[in-house]
Amino acid sequence: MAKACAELRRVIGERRNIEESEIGQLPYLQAVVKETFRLHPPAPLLLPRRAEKTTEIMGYTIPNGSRVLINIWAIGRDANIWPEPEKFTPERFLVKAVDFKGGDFELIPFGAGRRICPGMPLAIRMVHLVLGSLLNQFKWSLPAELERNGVDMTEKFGVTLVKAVPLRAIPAHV
Ligand code: HEM
Repeated sequence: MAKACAELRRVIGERRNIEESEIGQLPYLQAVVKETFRLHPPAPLLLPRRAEKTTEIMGYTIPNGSRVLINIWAIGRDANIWPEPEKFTPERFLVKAVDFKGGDFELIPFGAGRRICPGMPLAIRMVHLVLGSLLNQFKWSLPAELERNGVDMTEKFGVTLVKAVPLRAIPAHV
């Protein structure tokens, strides 16, 4: 968080919301968003598909008519693709040209192909604007017990993925 805040202060200046046109100047913030989508995709199994014909994929037979779920939560934690997958390391995206717009199948939080999320252009802008503005407007800290014990990152699985224990964080004006 310190690195993202430092980038915001340097590029945007203190105490103001960021503008859409400024997102492109914030590569570290963009990397934080990608890393968050990799580890905590909001729709961990995308939307169900149905096989139109019997298909062979990597030695597995997918029978005609079967329901297919794509586990992007597992893809995001696959050690064959991501070194030290359990670690939150935004820096990996500063050296790896992977985007989440449907062209790189190792990172598809919005899905891919004809049924890709139609809200993606809006969602991408909103996530960067809200996160960047909240970080730039406030100094964030944790309640004392979370500072001592760490934040519980357990997830609750469902159609969407949420934190099992909601985050508590304290804003103070910078
Ligand atoms: C961070 C925010 C969002 C994420 C991660 C997300 C993710 C997804 C995913 C994974 C799918 C399924 C794609 C697939 O199975 O290939 C989907 C579908 C969809 N999303 Fe989003 N979405 C987000 C925001 C939005 C917003 C803001 C809207 C509308 C304004 C929206 C509208 C839709 C609709 C209508 C579908 C169904 C498309 C179809 O089945 O053809 N989403 N989204």
